Amino acid sequence: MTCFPFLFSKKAGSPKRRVTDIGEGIQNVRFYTYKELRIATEDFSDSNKIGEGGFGSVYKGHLKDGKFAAIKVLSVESRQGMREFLTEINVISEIEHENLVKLYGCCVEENHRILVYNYLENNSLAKTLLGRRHSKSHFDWRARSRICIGVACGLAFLHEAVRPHIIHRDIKASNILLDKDLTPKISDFGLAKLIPANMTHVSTRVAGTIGYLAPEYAVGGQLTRKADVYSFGVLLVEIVSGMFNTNTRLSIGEQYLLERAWELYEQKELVGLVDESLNEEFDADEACRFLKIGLLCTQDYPKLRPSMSTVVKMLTGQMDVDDCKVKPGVISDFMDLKLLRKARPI
Ligand SMILES: Nc1ncnc2c1ncn2[C@@H]1O[C@H](COP(=O)(O)OP(=O)(O)OP(=O)(O)O)[C@@H](O)[C@H]1O
Repeated sequence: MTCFPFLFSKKAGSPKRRVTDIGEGIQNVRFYTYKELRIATEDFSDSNKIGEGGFGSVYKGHLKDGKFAAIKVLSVESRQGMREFLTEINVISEIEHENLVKLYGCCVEENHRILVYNYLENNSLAKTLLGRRHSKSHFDWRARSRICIGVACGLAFLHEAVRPHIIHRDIKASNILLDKDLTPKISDFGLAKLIPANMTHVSTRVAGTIGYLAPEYAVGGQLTRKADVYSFGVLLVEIVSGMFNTNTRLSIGEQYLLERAWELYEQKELVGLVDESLNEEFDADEACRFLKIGLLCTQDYPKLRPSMSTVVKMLTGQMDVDDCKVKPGVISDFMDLKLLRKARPI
């Protein structure tokens, strides 16, 4: 299996308009007018609003070429200068991969900073597989295994094929969107770089995101690709177990999924963590291998975590999975620390 089917294809023949007064070097971006997007979203009507994230609101829109789009209106705090914004957009627009959400283009009129993405029909993993109100019936073991491998491929591509490489910084279930065939697409990659450096995006997030953060990144601000590997490990355990990484409704010892996974691993009972809703219809060896890879990815010391291309090989059975030597980052202690940090503005 190869994760790198196409590199930076220039989209020959795709309609693009240059905004002439913005400067040189912005060739890859399709620009939309504000009016065009207003029409596509029926004046950004509530009925077309499909989500609200840390960066702003998202609307479903019907573009005049007939395509549906997810139109993300960046909030005032997350706007940066036009030049820097376009430089980053130019980079993101060039990146294409089956497991990454496609950026169609943007709108930069006056104060507006709007991103236009390919619309994905099946929402996010957070709302479907892990959301309490949805049925999990579509997510049989085969679908889950494809999703895990797809996300790993998308991330390996960002880390290893894109130059300079991109660290996502916010891999989590709500950033994994699903198309009509349940093919996973990573969203929001490159977005961290669109946000002014003084806006501490992560610190403004709800506690739910915190469980995905690698300890060295959350506590020391040390950001490497291995921080994404940690978050991917958490996501992997969530997909196999069908549970969010933190559940404060459970008793203290059971609140943190990774701690539970580690305990079961030590007792050689990892299979007990596999989602009960699969009704025992799953490949137990594969499911346990995936959980073990999740534990490897979340080891405390970043150097012990595998690279994403190694993760792909382990998931697909091309490479054996080493035993985990150390426990994953101590999630509960670290959560307390992070919550303290949130209480004092940083
Ligand atoms: N390309 C898309 N296709 C379909 N729905 C989308 C798309 N992009 C976003 N959405 C919907 O909009 C919601 C909000 O997305 P957004 O990425 O802004 O925030 P989030 O990931 O939920 O939170 P955060 O900003 O904290 O990462 C998503 O959960 C999803 O339901």
